[in-house]
Amino acid sequence: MALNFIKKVFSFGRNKEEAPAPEPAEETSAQPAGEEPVTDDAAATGQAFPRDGEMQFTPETAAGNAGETPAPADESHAGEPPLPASATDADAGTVESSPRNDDAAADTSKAAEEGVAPDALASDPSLPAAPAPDAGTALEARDQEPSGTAASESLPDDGGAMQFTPETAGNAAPPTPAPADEDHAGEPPLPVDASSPAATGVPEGSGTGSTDEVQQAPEDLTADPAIPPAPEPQAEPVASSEPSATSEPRRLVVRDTVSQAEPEKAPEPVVEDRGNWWQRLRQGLSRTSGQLTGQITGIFTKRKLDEETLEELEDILLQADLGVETAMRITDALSSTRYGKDISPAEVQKVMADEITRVLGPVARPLELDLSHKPHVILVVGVNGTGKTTTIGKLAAKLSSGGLKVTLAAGDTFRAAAIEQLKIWGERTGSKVVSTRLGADAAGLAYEAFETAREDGADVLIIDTAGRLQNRTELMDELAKVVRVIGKLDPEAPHTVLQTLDATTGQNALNQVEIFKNVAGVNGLVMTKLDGTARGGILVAIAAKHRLPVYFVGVGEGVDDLEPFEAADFASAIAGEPK
Ligand SMILES: Nc1nc2c(ncn2[C@@H]2O[C@H](COP(=O)(O)OP(=O)(O)OP(=O)(O)O)[C@@H](O)[C@H]2O)c(=O)[nH]1
Repeated sequence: MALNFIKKVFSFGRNKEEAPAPEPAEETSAQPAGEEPVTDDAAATGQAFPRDGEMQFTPETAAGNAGETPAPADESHAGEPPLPASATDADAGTVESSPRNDDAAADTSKAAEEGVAPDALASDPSLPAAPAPDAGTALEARDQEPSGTAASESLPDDGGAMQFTPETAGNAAPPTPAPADEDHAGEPPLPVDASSPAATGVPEGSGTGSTDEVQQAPEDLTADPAIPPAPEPQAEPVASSEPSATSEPRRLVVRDTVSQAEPEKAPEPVVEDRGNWWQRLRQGLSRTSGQLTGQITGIFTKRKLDEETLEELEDILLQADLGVETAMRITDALSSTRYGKDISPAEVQKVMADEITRVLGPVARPLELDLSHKPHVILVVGVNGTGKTTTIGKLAAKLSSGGLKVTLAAGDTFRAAAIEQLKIWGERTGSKVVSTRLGADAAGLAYEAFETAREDGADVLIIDTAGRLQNRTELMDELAKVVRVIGKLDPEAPHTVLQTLDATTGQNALNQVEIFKNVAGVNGLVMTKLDGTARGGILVAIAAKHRLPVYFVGVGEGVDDLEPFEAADFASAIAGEPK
């Protein structure tokens, strides 16, 4: 307080707005080249993170730090772990030059998330000849579909730098129809929906009733004597060929030529199809909850609550990784009120959810950043493939969209792909990325990144680290060194040490937390991959044993798939309770 202590509490809501993204950087740059401080845009969302100054994502290279060079494997990306959302594809080609496992390499299915912008279209020679109207008064067919939605989530197929900002997306995407109010003189034939008159072989000038705009067209036509009379069959197909108008705003203007049909519409972004975060959490935990529910039903159907049923229940709770302490809490709670009585499976589930909520409630806390430290340093640690880099990207998006200036440190110097992955996240979130060459000392990189972040006036520095098994002593020693070295610049740093836990892991996660906590001073957890075939119960055991705050859960690979941890939601999902 006396030291003008400013403490910001980040209680991230479920803001599903896409994080802003800068122009893609040149691959040769060690840091994102986005010169546009996209976070400015994001800051306009009103997030309450006042900053000392407007965030400027300068193109100044992180290589200002001695020794920084682009990772050797810049050019190739094979084996790169899939990046969240559209980032996946941009990175899909990264070569894994490290001997370390790259667990997730293959998920290229996220191509479905790519926006597909219409290709440049040429005239379709198969279409009927145009009736040669007066060119100056010709009707114009123009797709009014705003490119923002699809394009902003698009990535180039060529694996180049990602393009996320609306403006960038607009540039990067294949030609997108121009706004209707532009001057169309000399404009190439415009795309027409596959179901449009052109596609159905309807002669031009028949654009009656396609859309609001199209509906205006006939008036113009009739008013213009230069337009030849439309052939009779025109109107009918046009009206019937406009299903797309119901799904998206579209302005059709028919010109003197008819362009060929528009390519197939872009698939819905995958994120839309996966349901909201709660549905994904439930789905992810369905294996655990399904097993529990089935077994509880088996035990308690037509049976009283007695010693035998309690023991059976305790067993299945342990099998679900909930831990001895929580299992006993649940059985105690049941026996104290219902012993000797009939009890329904639903009642058991309710008690179970309540008790799990009691265990998790105290650890479900928002991440707090102490901005009296500039930067507040977040070190992210964990076993290989638990989602460190992805979580960093998601977190950076949250912070930068809240108006904070974020610097990322590519401290996983073992994997070229990890460095590239972080750079992409940096580009995407408008965060400077400090990196070094492959195989360089991670502690040195962390130190340099700290200095750079300080010089830049960054609010938050997030340091990625290489994944390591907790039983690899030499690797854990290296991590301890990273912590020590950071502490030389600020004895209180790292201020937050986040450990990522893969929700598909069982009992081993308990040991992971134990060791990482001892070695690196973990003081907060993020459980990732709760959207997959998660187990999840182990988090309850970890909460009961370690009582470390759980800040977020990862429910997907996308930038928005990091949700504040909610004890009751999680407990309900595990217990299989309806929400
Ligand atoms: N489904 C799902 N996948 C996730 C989630 N978080 C991360 N992943 C994926 O898990 C894989 C590994 O993620 P990374 O972020 O590379 O993990 P890491 O801990 O940095 O990996 P190492 O550097 O090898 O230790 C990638 O394919 C991610 O896309 C999540 O919440 N849900």
